[in-house]
Amino acid sequence: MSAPLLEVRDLHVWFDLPQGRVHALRGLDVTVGAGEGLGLVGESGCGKTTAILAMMGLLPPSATVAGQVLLNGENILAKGEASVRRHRWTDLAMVFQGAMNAFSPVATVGAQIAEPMRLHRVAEGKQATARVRELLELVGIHPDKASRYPHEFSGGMRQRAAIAMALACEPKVLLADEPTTALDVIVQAQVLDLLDRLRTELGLAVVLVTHDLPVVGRVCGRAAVMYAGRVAENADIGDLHLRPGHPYSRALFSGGAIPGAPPRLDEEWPGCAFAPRCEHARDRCHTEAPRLVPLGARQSSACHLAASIAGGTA
Ligand SMILES: Nc1ncnc2c1ncn2[C@@H]1O[C@H](COP(=O)(O)OP(=O)(O)OP(=O)(O)O)[C@@H](O)[C@H]1O
Repeated sequence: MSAPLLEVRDLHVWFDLPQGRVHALRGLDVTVGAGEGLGLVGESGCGKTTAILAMMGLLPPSATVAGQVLLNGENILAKGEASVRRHRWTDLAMVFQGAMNAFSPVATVGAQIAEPMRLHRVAEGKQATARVRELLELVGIHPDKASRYPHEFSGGMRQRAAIAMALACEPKVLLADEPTTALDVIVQAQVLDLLDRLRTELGLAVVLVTHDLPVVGRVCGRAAVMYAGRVAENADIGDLHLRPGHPYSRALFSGGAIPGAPPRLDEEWPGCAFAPRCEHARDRCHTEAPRLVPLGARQSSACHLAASIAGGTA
């Protein structure tokens, strides 16, 4: 397995709202190597978007962040969110939810892709123009289209252009938040194939946020299954299907409906966040929070009963 390019350790995020404090991320641990794809999956509200916005240092001022985001071993959160700025777009880049609608209608696509290069002093003038052409080609758009305006592009092309823009400053890590929702199935597959190709060709570490499980497998070898602001299980996609080590992943990957709802994140609880919805829960599960522990070389689970769940005896 490649060395972890990006390692997130015990990441917490709180949002302070007039009605109280929401503890949205509660000790997130994930690792991604160069050329690897990691899916962040889980039900709506489990903290997927919050996690990648925290890694980018793009959370609103109402957020408080604690924990470590290590890039090649350096904690880019060491001096708070502001210290992430130096790495944003140049080392870590992001494709936002609905990125294809984020282009300004009044500037050409090429000019907009060149903008981050100018801002980060990566390239300007002729060099930037040449780089824009390269980037468009990389994402499967004819380079002459650089002089076109966003409305002249289809949704799929705009999404490719948004990916090109994220890659403008040659980041090592690409964080993509639901990059294919709102696209039709065929275009969706093309965009996922593009991400997969970029991961291998450029050796990019790709973190893909989605609630759509088939989407994950097209780009990612592994997934972190999130529940209530933490990782419930971290494993290869194949294992999540065949021998999941957490009852929540088992339910999610078997496609069945999960009765009940996730806990409110403005409350704290002593035990496992999933226990109230878990058919296997014992007394201990309601009183003692399980830690994420290895279940095998490439699998870890935060469940007191992980071994018997994975072994199919629970
Ligand atoms: N800016 C914010 N202010 C207050 N609370 C927030 C903010 N952003 C997120 N939250 C809360 O943090 C929790 C996690 O939200 P987040 O959007 O990260 O989840 P998600 O897993 O990405 O969900 P979805 O799939 O719906 O995007 C939710 O309870 C949400 O209400």
